[in-house]
Amino acid sequence: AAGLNVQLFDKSRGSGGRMSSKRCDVGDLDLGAQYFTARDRHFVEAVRQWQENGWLAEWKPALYQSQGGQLSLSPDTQQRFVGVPRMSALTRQLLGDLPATFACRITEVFRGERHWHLVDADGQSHGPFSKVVVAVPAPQAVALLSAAPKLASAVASATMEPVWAVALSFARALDTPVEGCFVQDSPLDWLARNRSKPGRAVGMDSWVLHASSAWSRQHLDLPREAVIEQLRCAFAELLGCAVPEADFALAHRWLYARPAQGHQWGALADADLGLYVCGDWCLSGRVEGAWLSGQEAARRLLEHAA
Ligand SMILES: Cc1cc2nc3c(=O)[nH]c(=O)nc-3n(C[C@H](O)[C@H](O)[C@H](O)COP(=O)(O)OP(=O)(O)OC[C@H]3O[C@@H](n4cnc5c(N)ncnc54)[C@H](O)[C@@H]3O)c2cc1C
Ligand SMILES: NC(=O)C1=CN([C@@H]2O[C@H](COP(=O)(O)OP(=O)(O)OC[C@H]3O[C@@H](n4cnc5c(N)ncnc54)[C@H](OP(=O)(O)O)[C@@H]3O)[C@@H](O)[C@H]2O)CC=C1
Repeated sequence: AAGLNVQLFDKSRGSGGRMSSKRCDVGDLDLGAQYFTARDRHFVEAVRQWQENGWLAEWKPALYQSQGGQLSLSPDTQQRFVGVPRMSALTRQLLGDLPATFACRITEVFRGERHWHLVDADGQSHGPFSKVVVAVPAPQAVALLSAAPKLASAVASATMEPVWAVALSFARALDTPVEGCFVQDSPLDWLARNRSKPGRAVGMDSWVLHASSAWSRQHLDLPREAVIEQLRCAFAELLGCAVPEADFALAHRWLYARPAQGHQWGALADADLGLYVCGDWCLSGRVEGAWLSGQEAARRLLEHAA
């Protein structure tokens, strides 16, 4: 928006990061962020604009909670938004025609005499650049900050927790009114019914289950099949209805899903060097925090460029 030339690199095949959606035979599944809320007024305004553009819609699930094995309705007045027709649609729209190189893992960020250069996992270099913004989970950012040891050590203090996500699809819809559920006292901490989200295909009855970070940490190296089975059992116990073997199942391990602690950093920078670091872990560990942190990095970069 400020008119600078920007080049984006991402190790994934597409945009979205932890807001990405997996394209499967059973439809698109949001395996990471399930929905997002908007509380900061700047983000509220951005969300209003994106909604007007048709990039996202409000999700109003039949919301439940489960505590001590007791399932109960838990309606509230909180507005929750999802990208349509899949979560990552929002990032595709925001990216627009910005030059982006996907499937490109940056392994080194180094400063020459006047400019920055990047090296990717294939040994190819990219640049020169006048400034670099590192916008990845904190533990992955540290390796890219060797040019600024103080910055690297601040970032290293932000630790992140894993989350196992499992998707289960059933040809015959499960006999339950639940569409979203906050879970306590279980290996799970969240579950959502895909077809209840706006703009999703109504084919199979697909569910996304998230394990708690505590369970995920304890079962980090469990084989995928075992993760699916253990979380399917927890799901069946929670719903209290018959849950047959799924017709389709997958498990995805998010190693750096959520920050272990909240910070109020906004964004971090060595402005003299022209190196900026941002991400959800600088703020709230949510989509809103990621957006606000990116905005703050951009603000500081432009302030220094003026
Ligand atoms: C399971 C799960 C559930 C969640 N649920 C919610 C929710 O319901 N609501 C909510 O608000 N938030 C939720 N979140 C959090 C939300 O997804 C994140 O806060 C937000 O997406 C973070 O955005 P980000 O841009 O900071 O980082 P990321 O989305 O992690 O983006 C970082 C990007 O950097 C790329 N990358 C990393 N290293 C390199 C490298 N070396 N070279 C090139 N590219 C690299 C990655 O591929 C990725 O695309 C959830 C997260 C997870 C994992
Ligand atoms: N799994 C991850 O890696 C991960 C999950 N994250 C989850 O993202 C949502 C987003 O939080 P946000 O503040 O934007 O949403 P909510 O206001 O909907 O939820 C906040 C927490 O409050 C509890 N809650 C909210 N509404 C209800 C309700 N109607 N009934 C019961 N409980 C409710 C719930 O917390 P607890 O389960 O009580 O701990 C919500 O979690 C949020 O779900 C995060 O857990 C973010 C990042 C990574």
